[in-house]
Amino acid sequence: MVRIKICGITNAADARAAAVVGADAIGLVFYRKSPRALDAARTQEVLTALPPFITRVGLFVNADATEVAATLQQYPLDVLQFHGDESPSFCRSFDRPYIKVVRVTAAQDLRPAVDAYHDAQGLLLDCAVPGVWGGSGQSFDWWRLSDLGKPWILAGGLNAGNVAEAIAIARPYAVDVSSGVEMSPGRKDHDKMAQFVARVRGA
Ligand SMILES: O=C(O)c1ccccc1NCC(=O)[C@H](O)[C@H](O)COP(=O)(O)O
Repeated sequence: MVRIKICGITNAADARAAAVVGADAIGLVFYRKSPRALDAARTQEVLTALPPFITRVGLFVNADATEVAATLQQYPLDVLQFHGDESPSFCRSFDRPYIKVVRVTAAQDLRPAVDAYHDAQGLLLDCAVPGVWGGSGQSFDWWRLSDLGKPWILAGGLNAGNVAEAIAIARPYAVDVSSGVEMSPGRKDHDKMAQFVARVRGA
């Protein structure tokens, strides 16, 4: 079964809806320049709205260590997701499962990233868009990539219309979606989320 993460959840209604439609994980963006960035009140709102057994993933882009540590002290995050130029030693320094994002455009050798981030819980492949760290809504050219020796997550420009094809081609462990299930940046469309999950489950 392909797991599903819905990223960029910013409010209680969207958090509840993500759980109802069957998301396995949600992403909380702690990157201040994002339109999906959370302040303390919103973070609390989202976390409080979630039922048990939904993985809570915190996203960072080149944050400093004190900021990541302070966020971890404040909120019960299950997994960290690093979207920037964070080194392996930085990623592993928080003693928390982490996912490292690798930005790609087309088929490339991912072995160096797998080796460097060998203790990552997984790698997330997202589309490399100049000047954008994530949530771009852009896809890369998928290729067959089932065996990386560790779980990997397909992201970038996915939506209900293309996710089944993406899974058939790339064979990921999980898929990650944000803008493809939104009505506007930071506001999820609950019907689009339900359609997305249905297409993944049917793939
Ligand atoms: O959502 C953002 O604005 C964002 C900003 C900076 C780093 C990451 C960000 N989001 C990450 C994601 O939403 C997903 O992990 C991934 O990039 C897929 O996004 P999309 O192409 O919109 O489905």
